[in-house]
Amino acid sequence: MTTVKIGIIGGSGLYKMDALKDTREVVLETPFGSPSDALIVGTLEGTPVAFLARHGRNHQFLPTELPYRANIHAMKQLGVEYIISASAVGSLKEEVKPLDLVVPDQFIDRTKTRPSTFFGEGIVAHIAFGDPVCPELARILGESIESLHLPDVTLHRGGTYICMEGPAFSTKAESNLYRSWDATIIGMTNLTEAKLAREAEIAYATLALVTDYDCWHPDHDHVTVEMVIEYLHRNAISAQKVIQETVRRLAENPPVSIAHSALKYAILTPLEHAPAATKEKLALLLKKYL
Ligand SMILES: CSC[C@H]1O[C@H](OP(=O)(O)O)[C@H](O)[C@@H]1O
Ligand SMILES: Nc1ncnc2[nH]cnc12
Repeated sequence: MTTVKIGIIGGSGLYKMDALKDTREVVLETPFGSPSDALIVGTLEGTPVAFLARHGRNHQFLPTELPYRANIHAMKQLGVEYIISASAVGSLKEEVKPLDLVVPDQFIDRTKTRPSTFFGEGIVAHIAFGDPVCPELARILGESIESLHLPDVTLHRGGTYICMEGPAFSTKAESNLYRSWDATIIGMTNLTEAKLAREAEIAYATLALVTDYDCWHPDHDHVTVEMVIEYLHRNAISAQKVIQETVRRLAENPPVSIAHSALKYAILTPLEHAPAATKEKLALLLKKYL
């Protein structure tokens, strides 16, 4: 199988990447089930990348139903070491406006009912997650955005992404609670992916595309799906340019990430005493440590 070091996960409204060349569909199975869709493997300015539509190309999966583990495992199978996630988010701050871009550096977990670890079944691991986003990848993403001088695009480097369960959007009381926590943006998917990517020793960073003011802003309509998709379409071209530039810089100078050795001090169970079936299930993640 071709080794691909850079993965791109496209969220709501970003179901394909037009700039990808020489594409082929790769259908993968994992010990955690099937990914959301086939991965599209191709090249961006000569660099091999894998693209996955997070919700499937026809947007069939709720945030709760997404096969997050299979998606990250499939990326790992291809050899991916860096994941750039492009996602729609609501803004929780006046100064973060629809069409702005945010590269968050923190998450708050408000999810309730989704598996968010590869471990268990006899193998216990606790990854460090104080810095949930790879600082190096986030830096490259931020520098790429700045270098493009995109007209009418304001970048916010850093900020906290609230990851809620959904699928219903927040109540005003919730939205105001998150504002009182000084959170910056809200979405339903990226924290779960970031945790699993860290367990899989893949660097992860988010390109958050602001589509709405959620429901707290007195002068703006409450978020709707129509609003999210309309705003995404309006900055889809910028998003693709940013991803392309980030891939170019990453390929030129791939950084060492804290994520790449995340399991070194995380596994508690002596692997020689671990159940053989679990070791087999986790072989791709554990092979460096067996
Ligand atoms: C279509 S509105 C809600 C939906 O949009 C965001 O998706 P993604 O993170 O995949 O871009 C949000 O997290 C919800 O899943
Ligand atoms: N306001 C919002 N809440 C949760 N997810 C979103 N995705 C885009 N806008 C959102």
